[in-house]
Amino acid sequence: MVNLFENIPLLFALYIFTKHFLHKLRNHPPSPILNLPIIGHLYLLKKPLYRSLAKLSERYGPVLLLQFGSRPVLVVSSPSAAEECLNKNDIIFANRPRMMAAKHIGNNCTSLVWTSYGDHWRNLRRISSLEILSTHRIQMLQNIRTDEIKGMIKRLYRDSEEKRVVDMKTTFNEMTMNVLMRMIAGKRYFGENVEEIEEGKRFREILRETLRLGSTSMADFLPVVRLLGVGGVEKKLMALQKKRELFMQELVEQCKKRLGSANNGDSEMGEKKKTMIEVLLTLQEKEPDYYTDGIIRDLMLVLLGAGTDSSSGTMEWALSVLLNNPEILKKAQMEIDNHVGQERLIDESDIANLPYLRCIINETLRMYPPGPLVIHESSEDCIVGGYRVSRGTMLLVNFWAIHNDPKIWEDSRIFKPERFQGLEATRDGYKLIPFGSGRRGCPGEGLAVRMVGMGLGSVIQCFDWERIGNELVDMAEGTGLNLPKAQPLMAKCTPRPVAAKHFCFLK
Ligand code: HEM
Repeated sequence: MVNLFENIPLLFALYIFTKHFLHKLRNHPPSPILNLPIIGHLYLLKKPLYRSLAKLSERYGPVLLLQFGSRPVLVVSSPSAAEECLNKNDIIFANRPRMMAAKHIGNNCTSLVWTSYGDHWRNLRRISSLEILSTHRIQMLQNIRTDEIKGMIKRLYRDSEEKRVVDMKTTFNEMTMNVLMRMIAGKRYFGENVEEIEEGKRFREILRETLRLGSTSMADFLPVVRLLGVGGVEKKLMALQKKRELFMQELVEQCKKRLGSANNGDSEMGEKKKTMIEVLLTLQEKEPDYYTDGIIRDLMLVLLGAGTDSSSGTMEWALSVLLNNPEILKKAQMEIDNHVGQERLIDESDIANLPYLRCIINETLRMYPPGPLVIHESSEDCIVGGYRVSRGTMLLVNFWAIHNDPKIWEDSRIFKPERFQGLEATRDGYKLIPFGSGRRGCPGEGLAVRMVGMGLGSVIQCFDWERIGNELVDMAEGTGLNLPKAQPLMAKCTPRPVAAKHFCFLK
């Protein structure tokens, strides 16, 4: 009689080989042969995911098919394959997968970031691109950015006078949160003259939790983990969403009140001064069925989630790398001194005349993209890299791998802003795509470029910078959605003449 247990290894090998053979027969992209039942290729993954996937792509090629538990996942890590997905097959890959975070904090997959391609997404993109993130609207709110950056320089000036070590992670982060919050709801939570300190703490906590829980989890790939509620992620997401909605609804109500009294002539509120919520509330008056409080809440939460740490993290990485490369910092200071001088503070219109500063920002986004992996899903069968990809396949475009590939970039792990000098179209050929591309590309790019350019340009213009010891700044990456630094940047700064001229009255 055949002993089934004795034959288990043989049956298992047969299962694996048949699966692999069928895979090849169907012309699916290359895949590691050991695709285990239930977990698929999850056993191959380590943190951070973009590095782990880059290693697998080195071995199996830039178009790779993996199985994350129950989900097929296409991993793409070359400029040409990224172009095929985000340009040629842009519409096919414009969907997002239904993940647990998308269900709970993406309001049942209806928020701008998480909703799939279709009329609803198109409407949300139209509203964000035309009404709140258009060049015109961003320009109108320029004074907010100038004001908050001045506030940041003023605080740094005071710290430098008292020879304090400064925490630049928190400094950049609070400045960015103030900018976005003022643009969204007319509020600021950090720095001087802040009244609503408790509200600010609540807000910071909500953003922190959103970044912590807002990515994928094992329960997205292993239905059994979700069923058993292992880790309690789903419950945490539900609790977080309640807090997020309550917080944002309070802001919407406050804006309604302000708008109401402005309409009654109690205060002046020209079109110029309207916050993003107020713009949307004005549209609500005309089309209440579409511009519901829910839509306004979700849109604002998406902008805060997508816009804060990505922008402030870029400034923190850039300044960290400059502290480790003082000659590059000096060159950037000289450029600013030549074009702007030490009499007045830099402003947004100067950025266009500071090509070296822009090279530094591009090089930072190349080495440390705040969105190292972008996630989409296919809505139809299609061909990528000559291979067949089935409908419903999750797509991960590994921006980090493309940006750090030594075959594409000479000395890829060396910070060399000069590589972008004289290049007009740095995004050419999908070699550098920190903001994504195609329909789902970042709608906040214009705002981010202004905030990062001004934030970084101002600290370079106003201070000389030093590390806190002889050791280089630790450039290790932490874990998280936005490629954070493992250790916050701590530094010392000394005012340059322009800072002394504008802020010495503080003494
Ligand atoms: C340095 C700063 C930033 C970087 C590098 C960045 C990068 C990205 C990337 C890579 C994506 C995903 C693209 C894709 O899925 O293919 C994205 C999406 C998005 N970003 Fe940004 N972003 C930044 C700042 C901002 C800002 C300031 C805002 C708005 C305040 C913003 C709003 C969004 C939104 C709403 C989406 C989702 C778009 C959609 O799904 O249709 N981002 N961003």
